[in-house]
Amino acid sequence: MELYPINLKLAGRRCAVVGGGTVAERKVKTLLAAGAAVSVFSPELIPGLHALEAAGQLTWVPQVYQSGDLHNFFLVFCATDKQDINRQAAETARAAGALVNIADAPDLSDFFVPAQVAHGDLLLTVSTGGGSPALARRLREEIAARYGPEYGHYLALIAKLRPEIRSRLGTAREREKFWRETIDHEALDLLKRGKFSEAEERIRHAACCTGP
Ligand SMILES: C[C@@]1(CC(=O)O)c2cc3[nH]c(cc4nc(cc5[nH]c(cc(n2)[C@H]1CCC(=O)O)[C@@](C)(CC(=O)O)[C@@H]5CCC(=O)O)C(CC(=O)O)=C4CCC(=O)O)c(CCC(=O)O)c3CC(=O)O
Ligand SMILES: NC(=O)C1=CN([C@@H]2O[C@H](COP(=O)(O)OP(=O)(O)OC[C@H]3O[C@@H](n4cnc5c(N)ncnc54)[C@H](O)[C@@H]3O)[C@@H](O)[C@H]2O)C=CC1
Repeated sequence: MELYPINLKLAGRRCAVVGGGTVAERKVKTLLAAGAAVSVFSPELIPGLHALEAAGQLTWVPQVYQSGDLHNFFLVFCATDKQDINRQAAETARAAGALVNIADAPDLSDFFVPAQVAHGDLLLTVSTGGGSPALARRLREEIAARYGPEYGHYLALIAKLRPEIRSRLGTAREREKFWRETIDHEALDLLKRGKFSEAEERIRHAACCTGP
């Protein structure tokens, strides 16, 4: 299946999840992590979702989904255990302009949620195009074991130093060469051992040696 990968900015955007079970909870958690304003339509919530509601992190509409409910949402996830309800909710939401994800109908969905490993702004995702979520999960576990939190720290450090390097090295070609040579394992090893300032120093040092 051909898919176009994008990373959406969801901060403050209204997103809805229909259903309050295990699948709904997984979707809600990644939506909240992205800062979305989440509404959950379901007569019942599993304990994890109840806890989020009690903490004021989501809006719960405690009733079975009704066709008028799904206006003004950017993304809508149809995740009840009832095939016909999921389809009906998806139709209503799409007619109102939302992109829809239907938990039990990949063919009818506008998008899929990938498996993900996030460390700060570093986001590594896996898609199997709906072919095998279990494989996506397995690969996510392997990626998480290979790329630990030190990569998130490394990214934060590089992003912080980038404007400085940009002003120090005059041309795009010099900067490209610099970053290709500088992104190596020594700074990462330092970060893995918690030596943040040494890692930063290493990158700064590389910059003064390369400069014109
Ligand atoms: C199409 C898609 C739509 C969507 O939900 O966006 C979809 C659909 C379906 N999933 C099903 C089952 C399972 N889903 C998982 C897990 C995840 N599913 C996720 C995404 C997606 N699932 C989208 C495609 C993504 C892609 O392929 O790239 C992940 C990656 C992200 C997330 O949900 O947050 C998350 C991994 C999180 C992680 O651990 O990293 C597990 C594994 C487990 O739970 O251990 C199982 C059981 C094992 C198995 O079946 O493989 C079923 C059958 C239900 C049935 O049999 O009745 C359907 C419907 C169908 O296939 O028809
Ligand atoms: N896309 C994915 O990642 C996966 C999808 N699935 C599919 O997702 C579906 C849901 O799975 P689970 O969350 O495990 O089920 P679940 O049984 O834990 O949750 C179903 C939820 O839907 C709610 N619900 C039922 N009728 C409703 C209505 N008319 N309006 C609003 N809410 C209603 C129930 O109260 C319950 O909270 C299943 O049909 C399964 O085939 C299953 C595993 C993974």
